Amino acid sequence: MFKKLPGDETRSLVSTTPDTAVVFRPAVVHTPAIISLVLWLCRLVPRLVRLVWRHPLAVTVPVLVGVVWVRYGYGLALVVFGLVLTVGLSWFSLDRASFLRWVGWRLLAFARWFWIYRRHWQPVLTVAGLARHLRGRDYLPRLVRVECNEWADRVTVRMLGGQAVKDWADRTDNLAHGFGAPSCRVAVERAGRLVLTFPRRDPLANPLPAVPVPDAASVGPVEIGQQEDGRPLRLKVHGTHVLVAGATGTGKGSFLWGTIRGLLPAMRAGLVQVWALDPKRMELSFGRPLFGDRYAADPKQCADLLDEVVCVMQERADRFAGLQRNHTPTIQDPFVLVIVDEVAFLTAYQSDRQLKQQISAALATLTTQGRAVGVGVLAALQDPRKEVMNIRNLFPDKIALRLDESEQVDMVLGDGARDRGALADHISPIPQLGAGVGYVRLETSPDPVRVRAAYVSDHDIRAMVADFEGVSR
Ligand SMILES: Nc1ncnc2c1ncn2[C@@H]1O[C@H](COP(=O)(O)OP(=O)(O)OP(=O)(O)O)[C@@H](O)[C@H]1O
Repeated sequence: MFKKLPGDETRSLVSTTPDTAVVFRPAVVHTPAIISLVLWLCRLVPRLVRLVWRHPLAVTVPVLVGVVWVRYGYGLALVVFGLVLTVGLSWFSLDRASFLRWVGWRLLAFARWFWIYRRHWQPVLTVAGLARHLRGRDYLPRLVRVECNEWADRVTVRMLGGQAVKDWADRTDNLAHGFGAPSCRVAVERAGRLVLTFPRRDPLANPLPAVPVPDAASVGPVEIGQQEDGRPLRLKVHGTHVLVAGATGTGKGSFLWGTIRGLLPAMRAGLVQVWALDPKRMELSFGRPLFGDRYAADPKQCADLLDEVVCVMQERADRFAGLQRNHTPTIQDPFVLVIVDEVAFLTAYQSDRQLKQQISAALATLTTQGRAVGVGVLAALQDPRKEVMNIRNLFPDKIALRLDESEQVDMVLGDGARDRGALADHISPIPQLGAGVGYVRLETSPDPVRVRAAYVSDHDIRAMVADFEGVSR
C-alpha cells in the first residue's frame, strides 16, 4: 500500500478480494513542493557537474561569453568570442592533430551528444525494445558518454540490470538506423557497460598501396594493411594459424602476399621458411622463385609437400619434448609457414579420395600440433561451409572478407560475430571499395575488427621476386 509509484498512478489503484464487496482505495499523500524542488535540484546539480566535467570547453566558452555580455555588454562579449576563435584557428593551423585531439573531437562529441544521441535516445531505445516500462515506471539504459574520433562516434552505455550483450547485439540494425549511422558495432567495456561504435565515414574506402618490405628480419606480427581506427593491421602468423575466407575476387591474395612480403627479410636471414601450396596456380605461382622447392600446385605434389612439413613438425616435437614448450625461430629451427591458396581444392573438391584424406589429415595434424613447434598455416578459402572446410575451427585466428550470405559470417568468425557488427556480407563488391576489406577476429578477442589489406600488385610481386629470388634455397 505504501509502495512508491510515480504520478497519479496511485489514485487509480483499487484492490478487492474476490468473494467480498470490500474495496480498498489507497490514500494519496501529496508531496510538498519544496521537497519536490529539493529532489529535482539534487538530480540537476550532479548532472550539471557531469556536463561541465565531460564537455568543459563546450560549456565554459558560451557561459563565459554570456556572462561578459550580461555584465559588460555585447561589445566586449564579441571581443572575447573573437579572441577565443582566433586562438582556436591559430592552434588548428599550427598543429592540427593536437587541436583535434584536445578541442575538435571534444566539441564534435558534445554536438553529437546533444543533437543526435541525447535527443533521440529515448525514442530509439524504446522502439528498438531496449527500454522497459514496468509497473508504471520507465527504465532507460543510461547514455554515459559520447566520444568522437575522425571516423566514428563511440557511445558508452550502461545497460539495464538484467540485460545481456546479446540483447544489444541483436538490435544493431535498429540502433544504426535510429541514430543515422551506416552500421553499429557492440563491444563490452566492463560488466554492465557497452561501447557502441557508430561510423560516420569509411576510413577504408580507398585502396592502400603495398606496405614497404621491412628493413629488419622479423617473424611478425607482419604489417599488411590498416585497421579501421587508423592503426596498422599487424597479422600474427607465428604461434597461430590463420584462415582467410571470402568470395571470389575479394582480395584474399592481398593477405597472402602481404604476409609473404613482410616476412621476406626473415626468409633471407633463414628465420622463416614459406611453403606454398597453390592448387589454382593463379596466385602464388606468380612469385614462385621466392619459394624454391617448397612450392606445389598439383594435388599429389601438395599432399607430398604437406607430409614433408608434418615430418619436420614431428621431428621437432620429438626433439623439443620435455625441453621447451614454445618455439623461438632460429636458423636451425626456422618458423615454417604453410600458405595454402584455396584450400577447398585440396580437400572438399578433390576427386581422388585417398589424396583428399591424406591432405585433410596432414592439415588437421599441422593445425592441431604445429604452433608450439613453430609451424603455422595461413589458408585462403572461398566457401566456408562445414562440408567444404571441416577443420575451420582449428584455425584460432580468422578473417572474413566479403561473403555472399549473412550466415557465412558466423561460420568463419564464430558465433555472434555478425551480431557484434562484422557485416562481411555488406562489404562492397566493387573492388575499388571492398577488395581487401574484411573483419578480423582473433583468438584473444571476441570483438571483430574491420581492416583493409594493402594491395600487393603484380608489379610489387615482380619487384619482390627480383630482390629476393632464391631466399628459399
Ligand atoms: N587490398 C586490395 N585493395 C584494393 N583492391 C584489391 C585488393 N586486393 C585485390 N584487389 C583487387 O581485386 C581483384 C581480385 O583480387 P584477388 O585475385 O586477390 O582476389 P581473390 O579473393 O584472391 O580471388 P580468387 O578467390 O578468385 O582468387 C584484384 O585484381 C585487384 O584489382
